[in-house]
Amino acid sequence: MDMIVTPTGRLEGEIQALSSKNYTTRYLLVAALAEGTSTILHPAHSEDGEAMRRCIRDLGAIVEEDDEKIVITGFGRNPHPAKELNVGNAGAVLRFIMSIAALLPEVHFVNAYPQSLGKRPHDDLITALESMGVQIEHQQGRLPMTIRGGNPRGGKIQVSGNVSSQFLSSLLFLTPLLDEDSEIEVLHDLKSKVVVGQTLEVLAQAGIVIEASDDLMHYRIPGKQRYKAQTYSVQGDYPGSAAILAAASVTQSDVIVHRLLETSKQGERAVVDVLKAMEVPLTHENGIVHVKGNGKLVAGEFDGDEFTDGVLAMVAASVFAEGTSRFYNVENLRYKECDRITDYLAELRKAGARVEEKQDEIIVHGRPEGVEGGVEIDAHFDHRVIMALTIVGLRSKQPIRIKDAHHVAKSYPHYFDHLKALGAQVEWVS
Ligand SMILES: O=C(O)C1=C[C@@H](OP(=O)(O)O)[C@@H](O)[C@H](O)C1
Ligand SMILES: C=C(OP(=O)(O)O)C(=O)O
Repeated sequence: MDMIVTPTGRLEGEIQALSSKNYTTRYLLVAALAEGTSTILHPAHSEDGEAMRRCIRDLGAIVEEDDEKIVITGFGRNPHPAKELNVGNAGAVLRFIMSIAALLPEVHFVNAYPQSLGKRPHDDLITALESMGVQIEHQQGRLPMTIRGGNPRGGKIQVSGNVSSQFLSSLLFLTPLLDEDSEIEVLHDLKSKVVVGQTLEVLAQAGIVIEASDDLMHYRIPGKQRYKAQTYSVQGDYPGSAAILAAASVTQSDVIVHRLLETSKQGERAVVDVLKAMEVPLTHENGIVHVKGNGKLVAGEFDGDEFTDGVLAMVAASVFAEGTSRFYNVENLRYKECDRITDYLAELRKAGARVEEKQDEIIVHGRPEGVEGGVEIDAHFDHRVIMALTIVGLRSKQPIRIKDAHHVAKSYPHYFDHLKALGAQVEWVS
């Protein structure tokens, strides 16, 4: 399905933020790793959430759900010997479940999205798991993959944090279950460091004890721990909401988004400060972000690693800013659903934006007068590219057509419904 985005001058109304993708995947996993029955309130309903549900079910968790909650009876340290798992296009789900698969004699991961997840590298996690005695058959660090484990060793483990924080998070979920105590040392830099804070928060909620250094580069994890069954409540999602807030910022608007906690550990909470720095009129109080956009933005310079899944939306907003914006420290955007620097900028350019790239940087020469539009966009299987190009389309001179925009459902199936409710002219066509 394609989406036609027609320029829209004004957005107005209130929406409830979608539920957090990253908390949903984590709560589902820790609930599965507990032996009792856990409840997750307000889980995210998206393809990635569904991928994690499918995997934990295949691994033996009992999953029951209604509109508001999921009730999960976990398998603890003893996953059912699933032969084959399908993680869809979900990087976090694949990486987290790779470590759990290491508890089993043989699990095969299929390559369901060769053009997207199938291109992403997992070498750093593969190396770490191999050092723990796990055998992995893979295609140059990529899917499809077969993991042969059983009883992984703890002890001293090293993992690189250069490409993705998900490798470290994955090991943090596994190591408490091992017989031995473990020590994890993160090599090189740790990208998307803030997301690891969410992992530690969820592990603590599940009753797991981990000692982490202040810089999040060293961990001591006692072995033989057991995950506790709990009730969890999923907070609103900043990365998805970042796109709504950016849309409200580039138009004349009066838009309210509920369920965005000021105290959230989601790094993408920073998008509120980014938009403020761009002089977008907004307030953030009591979990409510209120944007009264006047369409005027001022360029800025930002460390994008602090809000990794919000960068594309902020770049889209900066396309209409006065001056030149710079998003630095973003190299690992190249290893996501597509190359979110080269592929994304190619689509922005098609729409008329003036953008440049460096290996780890996106530079945007703003065009407050608007861009031409009138083009067809290749979404590269990337939900965040779809959301970001929609923002651009709202302020283009001519409509844009986003090919295969249904991939937005990876994280935010109701994105276009929400925009429509706010008055955006968006229309599905096949
Ligand atoms: O741990 C997680 O749930 C995630 C970590 C981030 O990935 P990287 O660590 O690869 O940057 C983020 O982009 C992704 O959407 C979810
Ligand atoms: C990169 C993302 O997800 P994942 O790595 O879990 O596929 C994302 O949601 O933008």
